[in-house]
Amino acid sequence: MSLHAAIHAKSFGALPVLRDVMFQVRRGEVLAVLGPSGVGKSTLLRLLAGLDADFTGEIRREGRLAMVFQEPTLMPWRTALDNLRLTAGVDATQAQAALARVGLAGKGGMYPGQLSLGQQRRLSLARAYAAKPAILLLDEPFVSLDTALVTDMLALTESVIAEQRPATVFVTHAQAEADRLATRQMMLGALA
Ligand SMILES: Nc1ncnc2c1ncn2[C@@H]1O[C@H](COP(=O)(O)OP(=O)(O)OP(=O)(O)O)[C@@H](O)[C@H]1O
Repeated sequence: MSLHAAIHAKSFGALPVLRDVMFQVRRGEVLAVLGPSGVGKSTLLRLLAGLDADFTGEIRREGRLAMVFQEPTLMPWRTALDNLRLTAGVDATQAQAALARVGLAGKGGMYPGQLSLGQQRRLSLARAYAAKPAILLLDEPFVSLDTALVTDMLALTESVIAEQRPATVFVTHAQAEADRLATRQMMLGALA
């Protein structure tokens, strides 16, 4: 078992966001989380990642965790290569290979501010995949990529999951992406 969540309640002040959300994700499984905007999908991922401990319930994680946020969270003062090397714990050769895999060969010396948003997103994906996590959390990682790139990044994600077999939780608005990647799907609904 890599990820076990039993969230009884999560609120922001008077606003209840999550209630009785329970699941387990084993290595090699992909749980897609769908639901309308504002329903609590990103909040759920932040709880799973341990970034927010203010809830009732229990989350158990086993092994190294990597998360790809909706907005790329890169170190702006470090090159693309260093962003990869430092956070994924890989050497320069492995970092170059990881960049090439997301179509960023030759961009290793550039700073995040010199990359397009789509390139920053691909760098974030490369960083998570190079870390070979036991738990992979993806928060709408393909938003704002063009259709051809979404197809490429979905294929890459599929092969990374097949190779590394992380326990994956994948938040998306796109049913087609969920159908392609997920072994199970969960729809979050608004609380009454
Ligand atoms: N730090 C915060 N403080 C107060 N309220 C918050 C905070 N973070 C999120 N919320 C509220 O919690 C609810 C769920 O937000 P969340 O970002 O998890 O939704 P989401 O399902 O990921 O939405 P989207 O699909 O648009 O990204 C929203 O009503 C949001 O306003």
